[in-house]
Amino acid sequence: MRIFADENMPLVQPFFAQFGDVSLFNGRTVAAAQLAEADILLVRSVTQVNAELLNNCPQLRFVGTATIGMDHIDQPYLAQRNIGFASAPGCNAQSVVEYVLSSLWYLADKYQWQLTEKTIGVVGVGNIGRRLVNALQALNISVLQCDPLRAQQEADFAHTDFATLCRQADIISFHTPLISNGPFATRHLLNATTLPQLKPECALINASRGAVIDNQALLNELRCVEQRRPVVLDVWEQEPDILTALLPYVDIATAHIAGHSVEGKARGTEMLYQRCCELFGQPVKQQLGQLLAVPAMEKLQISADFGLPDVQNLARLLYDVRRDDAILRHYLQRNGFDWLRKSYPARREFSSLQLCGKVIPGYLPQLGFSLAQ
Ligand SMILES: NC(=O)C1=CN([C@@H]2O[C@H](COP(=O)(O)OP(=O)(O)OC[C@H]3O[C@@H](n4cnc5c(N)ncnc54)[C@H](O)[C@@H]3O)[C@@H](O)[C@H]2O)C=CC1
Ligand SMILES: O=C(O)C(=O)[C@H](O)COP(=O)(O)O
Repeated sequence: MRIFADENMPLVQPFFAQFGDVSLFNGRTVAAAQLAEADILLVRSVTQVNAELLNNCPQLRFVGTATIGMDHIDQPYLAQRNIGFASAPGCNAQSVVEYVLSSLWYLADKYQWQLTEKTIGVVGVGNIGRRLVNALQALNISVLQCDPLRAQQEADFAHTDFATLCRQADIISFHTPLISNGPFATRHLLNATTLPQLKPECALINASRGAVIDNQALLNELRCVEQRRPVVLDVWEQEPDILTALLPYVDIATAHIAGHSVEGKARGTEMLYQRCCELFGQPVKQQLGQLLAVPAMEKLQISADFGLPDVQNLARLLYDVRRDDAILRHYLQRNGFDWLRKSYPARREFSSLQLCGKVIPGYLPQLGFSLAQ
């Protein structure tokens, strides 16, 4: 079989060599002619998978995206051609949560907030939102959850409608898919009409998809008001050609890397591998645990005095979002958005650090840290 994979997908060779020859392509520029011989196509979020891309690959049997988001995939087209499809649900959910936590701690330092006095609105409470809510509750932070689809399906889900959440939240973090039509559309959920409904000082974090916030409307607002709301943007409309005029007005600006932990990206590849083993009746020979590099920091001793205020320092050992903001501001003009993403420095998840100690507070595993065996 011929496997064609995005060059930014880690560990494709060790996982997929058992299926045949692996060829790599640039996910942003790949064209139909390059994929003519593909049996398996593996993409990330930057490749639009549709009739135009696939009209020339008659033997294609499977398309996988090593991402959570699927807005770049024309699924009805794949179904119509009877091409198998899989995404990687939840693969980098923890990575996004760690990004949001780091952003919150940064904003708290900058504006001298007590996060325990703030109410955080989480919009979209699926794999990422659910983990985030759990982490925030572990940190004693009040949460409002907005997810109308879950509200319809789960009688005991504590749902706050979007309009109420906009009025009440001190900080809003978006974790919805990008949906363009229908009753639950999320494209421009925050726009020129809904932005003024927020508290003037309400902080915004978007690590979902850029178009969930109307970027021009946000810029118009940030330009006009004297007391600007704090804003963290990982995702942007029209990536890679983002609205750079926003940069001076946002507190943290990153290049769609919230999900780019080493574990998050590699899990995406592994999930597609497992799916292909199932689909093509092959044994699962490779395990992620054996392929991941050993982390630079493996174990850490926690003393009996460790308390909630120490969590921020512990987390910073592994990730500090200021690094990624600085990289974007320094290199965007010179090297471009996609270069920032391709050359992203390694970031390990909380779980890579095993905590030792006689008593490990329960909120540490709740945040994603692992306990030494
Ligand atoms: N910045 C980054 O690097 C990453 C971004 N993402 C984005 O985050 C999104 C969410 O990821 P997951 O939580 O894993 O997806 P998920 O599918 O597990 O959860 C999404 C939740 O949003 C809810 N939802 C749908 N429409 C909504 C609406 N109008 N209002 C409120 N809630 C709504 C759904 O009911 C669902 O519970 C992905 O679709 C992707 O676009 C995902 C991974 C990395
Ligand atoms: O999983 C998703 O959805 C994401 O947004 C990815 O983390 C984005 O990564 P790329 O596929 O664009 O590298």
